[in-house]
Amino acid sequence: MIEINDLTKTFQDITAVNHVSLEIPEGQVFGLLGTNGAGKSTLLRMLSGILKPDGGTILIDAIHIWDNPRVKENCFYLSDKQYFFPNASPEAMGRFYRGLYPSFCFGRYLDLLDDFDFDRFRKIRTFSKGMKKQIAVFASICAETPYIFCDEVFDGLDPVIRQSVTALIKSEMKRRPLTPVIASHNLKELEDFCDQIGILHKGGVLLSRDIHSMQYKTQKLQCILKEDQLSRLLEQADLVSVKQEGFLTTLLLRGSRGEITSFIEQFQPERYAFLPLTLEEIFINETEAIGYDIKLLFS
Ligand SMILES: Nc1ncnc2c1ncn2[C@@H]1O[C@H](COP(=O)(O)OP(=O)(O)OP(=O)(O)O)[C@@H](O)[C@H]1O
Repeated sequence: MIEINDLTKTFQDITAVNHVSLEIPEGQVFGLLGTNGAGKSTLLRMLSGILKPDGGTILIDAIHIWDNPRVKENCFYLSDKQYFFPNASPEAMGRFYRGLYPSFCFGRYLDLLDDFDFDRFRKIRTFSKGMKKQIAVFASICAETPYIFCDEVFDGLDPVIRQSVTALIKSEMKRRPLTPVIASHNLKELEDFCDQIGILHKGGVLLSRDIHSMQYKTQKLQCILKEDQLSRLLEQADLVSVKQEGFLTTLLLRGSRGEITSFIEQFQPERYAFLPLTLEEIFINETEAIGYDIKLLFS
């Protein structure tokens, strides 16, 4: 588990991270969402022990990260700009990582390179941005660290590779204790992947929530209703939004699945069905309550 308490970091007159407190439970994917300049990279670099905080504390599994090489060995920092030696091949970088991380699984790393059709002896500098990112992801998985801190890991990956990478991380989480923290400025990039989301804004935490429990609070429903029934429903509903397309009405309503089922059935719809929520829909209520429009922040 990661416990961040009152963490602050300034660069001259810029406060990049401003009294941030967060708890990141283990074994879950934590999405760190924030607009450009929100402080995500600075926070991840402090979590990895690369940057020293000006104030506050970070405990990883109850041990202070700063100045503690043993804890740092448990964390892999996947930077948004990966560093590779100038003429290194994926194979040579693998040997380097093996020296750095005591549990690095070199055989598995080579297998992943083969599975994803990489020439392990080609110079990495000749690879595309997305290909370089994939090599870094393979290394992070094979380092066998219980924590991976990823900065904009999906940026530059095409949809198919993105899916393979998320599947790889998820299957790794089933195999061993692993907590990935994924920073992104794009709400859609974190969709279907994170269990928890923390929203950073101007260096501070706007909110941090468990997505699965949030999903119980808002429901998306599509239904066919007679006109008079629909207007009665709209008068009585605890409504977030409504959209009408032909005879089909799509509603975003506050309440549990059970509450909304009893509510809608009063109006005897011809048909109705619950639809999956997007992250934007899950957070729309919460961000509104604290005076922010999530659509403006992250669309
Ligand atoms: N080394 C540095 N020196 C001076 N200012 C810095 C430094 N690193 C970060 N900052 C500033 O701190 C603030 C937060 O930057 P940070 O890179 O953490 O944001 P971010 O959320 O990762 O942004 P992005 O999504 O654009 O990568 C920004 O205003 C940035 O200019």
